[in-house]
Amino acid sequence: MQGTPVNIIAGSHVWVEDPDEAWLDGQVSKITGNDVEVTTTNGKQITSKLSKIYPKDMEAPAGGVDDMTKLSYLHEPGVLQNLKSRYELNEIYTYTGNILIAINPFQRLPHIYDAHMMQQYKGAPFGELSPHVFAVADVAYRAMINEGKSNSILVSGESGAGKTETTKMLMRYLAYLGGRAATEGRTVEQQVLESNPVLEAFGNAKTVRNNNSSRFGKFVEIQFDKNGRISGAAIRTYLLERSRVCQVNDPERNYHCFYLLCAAPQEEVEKYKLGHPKTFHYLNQSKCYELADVSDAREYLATRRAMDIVGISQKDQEAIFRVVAAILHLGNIDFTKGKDADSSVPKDDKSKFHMKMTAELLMYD
Ligand SMILES: Nc1ncnc2c1ncn2[C@@H]1O[C@H](COP(=O)(O)OP(=O)(O)OP(=O)(O)O)[C@@H](O)[C@H]1O
Repeated sequence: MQGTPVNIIAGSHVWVEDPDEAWLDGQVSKITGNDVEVTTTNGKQITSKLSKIYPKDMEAPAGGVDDMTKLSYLHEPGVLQNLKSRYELNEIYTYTGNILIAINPFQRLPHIYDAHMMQQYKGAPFGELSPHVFAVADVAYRAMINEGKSNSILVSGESGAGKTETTKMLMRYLAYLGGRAATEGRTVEQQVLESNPVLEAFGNAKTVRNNNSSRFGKFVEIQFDKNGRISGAAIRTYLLERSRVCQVNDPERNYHCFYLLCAAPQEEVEKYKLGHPKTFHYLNQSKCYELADVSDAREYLATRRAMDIVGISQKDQEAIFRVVAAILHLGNIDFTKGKDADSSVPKDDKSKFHMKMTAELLMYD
């Protein structure tokens, strides 16, 4: 993004770079050759190169504009200032043409995602209502119906930016548009939505940046019939971070599923001979066992319910959690040198117990 230095003279209102705040606004007090002295609004004196100074739009509305293309100056400080002004008013969405920019609110904003909102955005021309993730989904859906062609929505951003949450909102809205009137039993759209808790239990973990970080990529395909009703779905996943299973850095966590199973109802915990996460090597490399405002016990039950809805049989669920428990036991087996050359044996009774448990759970001799 290039500035427009030609316009800058003494007295101009400008943006100048600041190591702490990124950009500060102020007024040019003096220009000497290529050097510009700026007095910032918060009282700092900053000297900068003319090429690094950007003009400030003094007529920009205080609450920002809902589409970046309406800005007089489309440079970095202008864009950031616009997003900031809107964010301060809890307006987390802004358009840049037909691209939607979302700023993570780090708080639940249920009123912007409720049924009433979905109804408002249904069929509304793009750009007529405030920028919203529903509007993007709506355009994609309408274009698919009208042109009879598949459509994709790409969600990108750095870790913790809000991709997972945004994707869930997109899926919820598409399920709303393509849903059938609730009849008995599970509907396809319910199954589509409940795939999220299942994927998150096995593929998400707490990282330094995000308590629910997806450690894999995913391509979610929702299929619609000729009438625009959801007829099926497929989810392809990519590149799970497998190393996390046996190596976790403090203060991160391993995959949620391990903690969920340790917090399962007592009879399950006994069946799998589990205990507190701190008793397992794969979990106690980090001292973080719990997540703020999350109950692993409740999440376990929610995951089992979601697995039911998605259509994973009791037998398969049982097998899946047997593997999860076996991995925890496997991580607790230590070896020591055996009698024969190059041989190893379990180190002690504790290791023997975990080896026996692993074998039992995996149904090995
Ligand atoms: N629209 C939103 N409303 C409320 N909270 C949000 C929203 N978007 C993000 N968050 C919060 O930010 C957290 C991180 O967001 P999310 O997991 O979607 O990021 P991500 O981009 O998928 O990160 P990663 O790449 O690590 O998976 C969420 O767990 C949630 O607490």
